[in-house]
Amino acid sequence: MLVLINLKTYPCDPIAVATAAREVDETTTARIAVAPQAAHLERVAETGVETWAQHVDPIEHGSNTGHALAETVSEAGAVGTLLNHSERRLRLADIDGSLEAARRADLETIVCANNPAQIGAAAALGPDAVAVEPPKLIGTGTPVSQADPDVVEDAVDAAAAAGEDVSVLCGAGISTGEDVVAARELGAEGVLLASGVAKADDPRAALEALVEPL
Ligand SMILES: O=C[C@H](O)COP(=O)(O)O
Repeated sequence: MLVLINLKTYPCDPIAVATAAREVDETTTARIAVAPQAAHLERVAETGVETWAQHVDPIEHGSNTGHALAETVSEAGAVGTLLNHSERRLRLADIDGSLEAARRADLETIVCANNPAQIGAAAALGPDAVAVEPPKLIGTGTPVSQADPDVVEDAVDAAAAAGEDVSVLCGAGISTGEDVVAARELGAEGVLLASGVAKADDPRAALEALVEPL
């Protein structure tokens, strides 16, 4: 199971979380990765943890002030990028363009989507993975795997129907090992989570508990 911790812009210490994630990763069969803010990518990658960007733009080198260039993200140490997160929505053409930019820079890709129908459309664009996240459950601590298990199963079916080899993750409200196991039982190959670790009093303990039952 991929356990991807999105630090969003939470006021946590990204290096402390990344260091804990790298150390916990060595104790588990799960694959733990961290997605910090762009300005923290390099320092997070230096901890040795698998590092992801939260976003890249559909651009090349050139006159693109304020954008995130996939090559620069890669040079900073990221091995993958989220795209179209619920808090960083893109138009369809921009998702496609950002996927192209990420491929050009050899970044792995996860396209987020709100529901199974969007998952089908996102999977058809050929990312490495898609992540289904009902926006209303994000940050609530109520796991999608419990509140809306059909969404996860339907997303797995929608991705398979797209005919591409695309893994499915689920996210929103995931904060315990039980939630991760439930996600796996619904067909997800990973989880995308944030507040359960980034806002925890002890992020290392939260991570250990997340992967303990795997
Ligand atoms: O990227 C992570 C998701 O938006 C889930 O956030 P959450 O774990 O705080 O619900």
